Amino acid sequence: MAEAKQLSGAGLRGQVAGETALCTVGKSGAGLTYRGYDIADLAEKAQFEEIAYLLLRGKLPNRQELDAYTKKLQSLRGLPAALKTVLEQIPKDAHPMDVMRTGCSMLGNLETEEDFSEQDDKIDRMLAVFPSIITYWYRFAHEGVRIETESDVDSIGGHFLELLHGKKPSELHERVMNVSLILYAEHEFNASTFTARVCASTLSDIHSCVTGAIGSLRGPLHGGANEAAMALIQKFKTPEEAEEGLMGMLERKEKIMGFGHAIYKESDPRNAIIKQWSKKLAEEVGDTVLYPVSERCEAVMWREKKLFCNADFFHASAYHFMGIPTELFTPIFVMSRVSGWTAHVKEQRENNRIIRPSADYTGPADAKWVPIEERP
Ligand SMILES: CC(=O)SCCNC(=O)CCNC(=O)[C@H](O)C(C)(C)COP(=O)(O)OP(=O)(O)OC[C@H]1O[C@@H](n2cnc3c(N)ncnc32)[C@H](O)[C@@H]1OP(=O)(O)O
Ligand SMILES: O=C([O-])CC(=O)C(=O)O
Repeated sequence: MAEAKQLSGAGLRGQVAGETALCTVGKSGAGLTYRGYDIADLAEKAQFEEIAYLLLRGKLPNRQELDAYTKKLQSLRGLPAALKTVLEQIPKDAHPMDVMRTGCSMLGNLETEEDFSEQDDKIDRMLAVFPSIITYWYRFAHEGVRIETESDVDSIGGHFLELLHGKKPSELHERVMNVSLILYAEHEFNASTFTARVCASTLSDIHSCVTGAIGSLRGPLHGGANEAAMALIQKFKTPEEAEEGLMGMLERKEKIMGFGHAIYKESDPRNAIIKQWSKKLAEEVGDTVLYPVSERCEAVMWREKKLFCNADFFHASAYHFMGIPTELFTPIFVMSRVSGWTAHVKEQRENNRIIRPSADYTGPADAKWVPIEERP
C-alpha cells in the first residue's frame, strides 16, 4: 500500500500501463526504436511519410505503396471553407497550439468519424491537413493573406515550409524538417500519447483522441519545451553569459527547459541527431551565437547536474535557423506526433478495455453533513 502511494504520487514512473508493438524507449541503454527499427537508421534513411506508414500500417511500404501513400496525403491538404472561417476568427495573439486544438476539433465536426472502419482515412486527412491549418491561420492572422494550401512539394515537412514562407524550401531545409518529423513521430506512453489512448479506451472518436493529445502536448514539461528552450537560449549573447545565467538558474532551483527526461537516464538518442542538423544550419546562416550558446548550455547542465539535452533542446536552434517563428515549434511536433498518437489509438481499439486505474484516497473519512446555515 505504502509503495503504491509513493508510485502514484510520482507520476506513475516505472509502472507498466499497457502493451504496445509500436515503440521502445530506453529499453537497451539509451535506445529508441519504432517497430524494431533504430531511430538513427530511420532518421538517416527514411522519409517521414514512410515512418507514418510504418507506424500506422504495421510495415515499411514498398516503393509503389510509398508513392501511392504520398500521393494520397498530397491530395488531402485542402481546407474546408467552414474550417477557414473558424481559423479566421481566432485572434492573432492566440497560441498556435490552441489553434491546432481548435482546428482538429472543428475538422471532427466537419468530417466526423462515424465508424472505426473510417479511421485510416481520418488519420491520413489529419496528417495531410495539419500543416495547412496552422499556416493558413498564421499567415491570415499575421499578414492578412488567405493562402492557397495546396502545393506540389511532396513531403509534409516541405509543404509546411512552403506554406509558411510562401516559397519552395531548399533541399537542406526540407531534409531537416523530414528528420525532425521522424524524430518526433512516436515515443511509447508519453503524456500526450497516453492521453490519446485513455480517450480511445472509452471508444471515443479519433478527433477527440487527437484534440486531447494536443492539449497534453502543449505544456512546457512536454512538447512546449522546444519553445521554452528557444526563449532560454535567446537570452544569452555569448557562451560565457549562458554559463553564468544557467548557474544562477540552477542555484535558484529553476527548471531548464529542454533538459532531462522521464525515461532516459543518460541521453536522449534524438538529441545527437537533431544537434548535428542544427550545426549544419548554423553554418549555413553564419550563426556565431545561438549554436555555441546551446552547446555551452549542454556542457554546463551535464557538468553540474548530469542532465542531458532531450529531443527539444537543439530543435529550438534548428527551427530558428530555418526562419520558423518560435510559437510554431510545438505545432510542428503535433504534425509529426499525430502519426504516433493515432497508431496508438488504432492499437488500443484492437484490444480495448477502458483505462481506469485506481487512486489512494487521502481525504477526510466519515465527514458529517452540515446544513448550509450552520457552516462557518
Ligand atoms: C519531447 C519531450 O516531451 S521531452 C521532455 C521535455 N520537457 C522538458 O524539457 C522540461 C524540463 N525537464 C523536466 O521538467 C523533467 O526532466 C521531465 C518533466 C522531462 C522529467 O521529469 P521527471 O521524470 O520528474 O524528472 P526526474 O525525476 O528525472 O528529475 C530528477 C531531478 O532532476 C531535476 N530536474 C529534472 N529535469 C530538470 C531540468 N530540466 N532542469 C532542472 N532540474 C531538473 C528534478 O527537479 C529532480 O530534482 P529533485 O530530485 O531535486 O527534485
Ligand atoms: O517520452 C516522454 O515522456 C516525452 C518525450 O520524449 C516524447 O514524447 O517524445
